[in-house]
Amino acid sequence: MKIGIVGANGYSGAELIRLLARHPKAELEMLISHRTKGTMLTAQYPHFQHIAEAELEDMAPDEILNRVDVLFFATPSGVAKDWIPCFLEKGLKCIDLSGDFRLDNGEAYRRWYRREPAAQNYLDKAVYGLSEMNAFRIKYAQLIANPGCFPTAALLGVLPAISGGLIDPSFIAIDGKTGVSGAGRNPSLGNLFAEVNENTGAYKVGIHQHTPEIERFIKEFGEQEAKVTFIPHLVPMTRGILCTIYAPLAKKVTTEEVRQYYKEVYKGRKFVRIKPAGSFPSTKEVYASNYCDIGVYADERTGRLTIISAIDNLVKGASGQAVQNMNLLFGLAEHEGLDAVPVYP
Ligand SMILES: NC(=O)C1=CN([C@@H]2O[C@H](COP(=O)(O)OP(=O)(O)OC[C@H]3O[C@@H](n4cnc5c(N)ncnc54)[C@H](OP(=O)(O)O)[C@@H]3O)[C@@H](O)[C@H]2O)C=CC1
Ligand SMILES: CC(=O)N[C@@H](CCC(=O)OP(=O)(O)O)C(=O)O
Repeated sequence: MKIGIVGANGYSGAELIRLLARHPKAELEMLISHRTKGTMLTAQYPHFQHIAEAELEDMAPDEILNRVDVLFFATPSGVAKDWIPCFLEKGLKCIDLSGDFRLDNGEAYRRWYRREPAAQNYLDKAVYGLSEMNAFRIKYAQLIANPGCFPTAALLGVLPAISGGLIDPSFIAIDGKTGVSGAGRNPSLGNLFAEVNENTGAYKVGIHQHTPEIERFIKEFGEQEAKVTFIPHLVPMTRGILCTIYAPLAKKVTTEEVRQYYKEVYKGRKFVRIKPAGSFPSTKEVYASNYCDIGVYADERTGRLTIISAIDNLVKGASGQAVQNMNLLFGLAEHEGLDAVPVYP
């Protein structure tokens, strides 16, 4: 398969290159960047020396169409929605890592992303790429809306509890923590070492764009209306997302019963690992890998369930899941190119 990447010089673009450079069926055909066009990828990312020595290019849509079988958009929200319609009309398969096609309601996109949405017919065409929950539809998609990093961790964590009727969905609180690479490679004041190091704080309280995405897919996959309190925090690490999710138990269950139920839901799903009882994930356990690790605790004293999920934001939270979706889309084994063992320490 010939691969094109728009936004190849950003963090998630580079992570796509890292994974696809070792994918047995993928060939990196076209790496697109505007600001750094004409430079070598290794000038931006020296770790690719002798691995991916391509030049970064800037291309007109017509030239892209004839050269690739699938096009990834690793661009900020607001870009893919303008590019993708012309590729869809010509039959090209596209995987968008941004938020442009994750909400089916243009009004919600306008409110949370503060931009004009894509036309409704394109929003309707997009299939949400939460691989473990939507594999059947992903296989037949033309446009995949790859999930956001927090929604991936939050939904994989909370959906079994909802579909199993274990929790009351009217009060779900999600405390998210992320590493700084989640903000991308574009420099900004808030992401300077001196600002982030030895510091932790909440941001976008009440206005984070992943809130409606989490609520939408609780409804679609869990068949329950939910208004979630989602509060993200920036912590001084490079990679990783940890979501701690709290909800009232809807029935009397033990931690072991919840664990067994989660294991049943994710049976055969290689990238979701349920922790042993009394053990909870940390971001290092999944570092640079496509795993999502989940630990659960049913607190009989308070009548609440706590679910803790960990992913690497750039892999399962972005480029790894995008490759997993590409595998599904092209009828390949889901784990092709994604077998890397987490890096520890
Ligand atoms: N970082 C993460 O952990 C995650 C990121 N994502 C999503 O992935 C996408 C990329 O994020 P990330 O890699 O972090 O971002 P970066 O800022 O690191 O990279 C963004 C890329 O987009 C390109 N770009 C910027 N503006 C435009 C434009 N107007 N037209 C075309 N290309 C443009 C940039 O290159 P150039 O300007 O040279 O063209 C750059 O290559 C975002 O939508 C983000 O939300 C999703 C989940 C997790
Ligand atoms: C640390 C940090 O700033 N993280 C970003 C991650 C967002 C992201 O990548 O998501 P979209 O694809 O929805 O834009 C944030 O919380 O907004």
